[in-house]
Amino acid sequence: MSKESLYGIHAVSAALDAEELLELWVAVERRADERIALLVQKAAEQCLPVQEWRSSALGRKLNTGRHQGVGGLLRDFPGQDLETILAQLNDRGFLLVLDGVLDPHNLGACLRSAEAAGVDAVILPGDNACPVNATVRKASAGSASRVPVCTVTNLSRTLSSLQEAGFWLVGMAGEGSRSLYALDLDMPLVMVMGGEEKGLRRLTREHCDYLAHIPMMGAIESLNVSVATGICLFEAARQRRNLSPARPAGQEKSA
Ligand SMILES: C[S@@+](CC[C@H](N)C(=O)[O-])C[C@H]1O[C@@H](n2cnc3c(N)ncnc32)[C@H](O)[C@@H]1O
Repeated sequence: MSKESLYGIHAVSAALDAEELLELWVAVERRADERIALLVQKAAEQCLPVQEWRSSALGRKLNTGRHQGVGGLLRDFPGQDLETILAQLNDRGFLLVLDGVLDPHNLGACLRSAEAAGVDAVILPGDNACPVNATVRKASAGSASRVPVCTVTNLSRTLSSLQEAGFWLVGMAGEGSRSLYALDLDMPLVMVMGGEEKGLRRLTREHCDYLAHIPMMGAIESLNVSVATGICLFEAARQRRNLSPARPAGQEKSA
């Protein structure tokens, strides 16, 4: 398997922090940029080779002009193992399943929201889904290196094991019978989102304990998956008090 590259200041910085890099690549024109100098310093601390390229050559190497003057070569990973992830969770685990998200920008945005909402791990199916590639890493602003991501070969079997392990599965679909806001999400939770085109696949949907919708106005049938994921994860985070529930002084409601 050929090694993968990544690019973008946040993505490279997060990969360095996670010790995921083998080499750092820098555009000479951007060498004086303080943020890039910091990445070079971090690479030196890890004794990584630092290669300098002209910005245009770096663009050709990375196949994108959106590299922000920095890129790198990733180590090969065995991938995160679900058993290991589950063994590290407390009794209120919070997982996100993305059932067939195809667009790398959507996947990156979902990972970014997952980190910010305190999700313990994200589970992706190995087939019919975008892998965590360089575009995803850039779009996730580094979250792809901080949130455990586990790719499974048989999502249906994984969902069964999660149910056996005590998780409740909440599948999100526009036609779900319950409102997201009427569900108790303060429990061992797997939030299950569908892909852009097909939504939740039949077997995935059948595994869910609840099917819920985000109430919407207007004539739109569905939200973009990354927007829907953000709404669902932050409603769960609010109920689970992952986020401070305190109201700023002066905003208390009178009875
Ligand atoms: C773009 S939508 C998929 C639309 C797809 N054509 C379908 O038939 O479901 C992507 C995913 O975002 C979530 N989603 C979007 N809008 C939603 C809503 N109003 N309520 C619940 N989930 C929603 C669902 O998980 C959905 O599968």
